[in-house]
Amino acid sequence: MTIHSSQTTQRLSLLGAILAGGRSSRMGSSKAMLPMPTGTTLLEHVAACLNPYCRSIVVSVAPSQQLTTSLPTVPDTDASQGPASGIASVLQLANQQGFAAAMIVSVDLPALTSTDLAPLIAAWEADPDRIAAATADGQFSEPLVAIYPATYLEQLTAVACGTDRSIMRWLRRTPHQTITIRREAIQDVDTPEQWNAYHDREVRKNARPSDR
Ligand SMILES: Nc1nc2c(ncn2[C@@H]2O[C@H](COP(=O)(O)OP(=O)(O)OP(=O)(O)O)[C@@H](O)[C@H]2O)c(=O)[nH]1
Repeated sequence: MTIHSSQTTQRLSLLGAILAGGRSSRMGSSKAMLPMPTGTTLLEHVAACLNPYCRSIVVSVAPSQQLTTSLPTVPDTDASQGPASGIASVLQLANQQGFAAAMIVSVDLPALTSTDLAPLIAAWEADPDRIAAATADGQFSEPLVAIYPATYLEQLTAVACGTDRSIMRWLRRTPHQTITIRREAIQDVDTPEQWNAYHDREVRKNARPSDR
């Protein structure tokens, strides 16, 4: 018989989900497939950040979206309803497959590392029935870098189907834990200019002094 520590058991019950639906209209191409300076795609980079903490990882996509990935995809039920719709579909899967919670991370975070996610995991392990959401300033919670217990399925489905589908506004009025993590880690890239600026910063950071 295998005996797990309670921490290991909890991690085994966490589903990782990368939000990659939406329109990507400001970027003009799929953000998931953008090439990182390391050679991987942005989607692969975010999956690697989730990997140490999750039993399995899925990608939340628009209903007819085609992505080149070996990860399983979870399509939204309706097109372009926003991230709440993706989170609701992921929580439905979490419930069906017996996961305690889903760690949701949007795909457009090139500076995120798995170390950045550790405090979020620790907060959820300490209080597994509450949502744990990242914040950079202690004031505004980031609903797209957060752990949602599977029991929030009904509430998230109501947001996704309601008149106000803003997950940001819903989280603001919903009791949750806020966990401060590095500002840069949750800095999303939405436009080609932001993406190019990120690349330039990385190239400068990795340049040897003699190259500068
Ligand atoms: N599954 C799912 N994910 C979404 C949806 N809308 C946005 N996302 C994801 O949520 C994150 C933040 O999305 P935004 O940058 O606000 O929107 P976007 O559609 O990607 O881009 P824009 O068209 O430029 O606004 C990204 O990782 C998106 O892939 C949606 O309707 N369904």
